[in-house]
Amino acid sequence: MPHQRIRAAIAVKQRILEDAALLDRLKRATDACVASFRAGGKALFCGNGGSAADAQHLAAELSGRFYLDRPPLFAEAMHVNTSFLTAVANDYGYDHAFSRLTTAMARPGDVLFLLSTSGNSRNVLAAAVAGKKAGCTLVAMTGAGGGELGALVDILINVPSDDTPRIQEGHMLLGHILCEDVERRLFGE
Ligand SMILES: O=C(CO)[C@@H](O)[C@H](O)[C@H](O)[C@H](O)COP(=O)(O)O
Ligand SMILES: [Zn+2]
Repeated sequence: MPHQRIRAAIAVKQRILEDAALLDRLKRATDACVASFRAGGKALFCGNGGSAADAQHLAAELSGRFYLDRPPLFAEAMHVNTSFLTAVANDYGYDHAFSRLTTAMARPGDVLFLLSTSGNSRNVLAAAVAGKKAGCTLVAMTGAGGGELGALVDILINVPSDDTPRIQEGHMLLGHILCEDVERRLFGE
């Protein structure tokens, strides 16, 4: 059992390695972040469950630090204020949890990362619509198919798998690469 899962994880990483178009889209997402931070903008991240954890993990690499000792960048995950989340879910419904904060926070040129393995979570889709209205660059991190999100976004980072945990592991690999590249381009020698 563990061997089978580890082999499946390696196979997903191998497919990522060989997918030049996917890596090119990752580079475009990196470019959008660098441009946004250079212009005083920010990166926002949203997702549910394990993808919420991934969203806050990646936001913290940018706002805290990654490899380099350097100034902080403005990056945040949309679920971390539990008072906001519970109030909006209670008063308006959970589908509005990310879109309402997107409308409050997002400005033209910001980068909005939408993490959803299915690409079909309603609250993430609603955030995409709100982010588009606000003038953000939309980056979706999904599974192979991209779901409904795939058709809504500017840049689709679709990990070549249909298995939720393997997709999330791919998101973290690609997200870490993006954070490292953003940091190096903004603050590296
Ligand atoms: O971490 C996991 C599974 O690995 C779960 O918590 C998973 O994130 C949740 O079921 C999410 O609600 C799935 O949503 P999504 O990826 O389809 O948008
Ligand atoms: Zn999980």
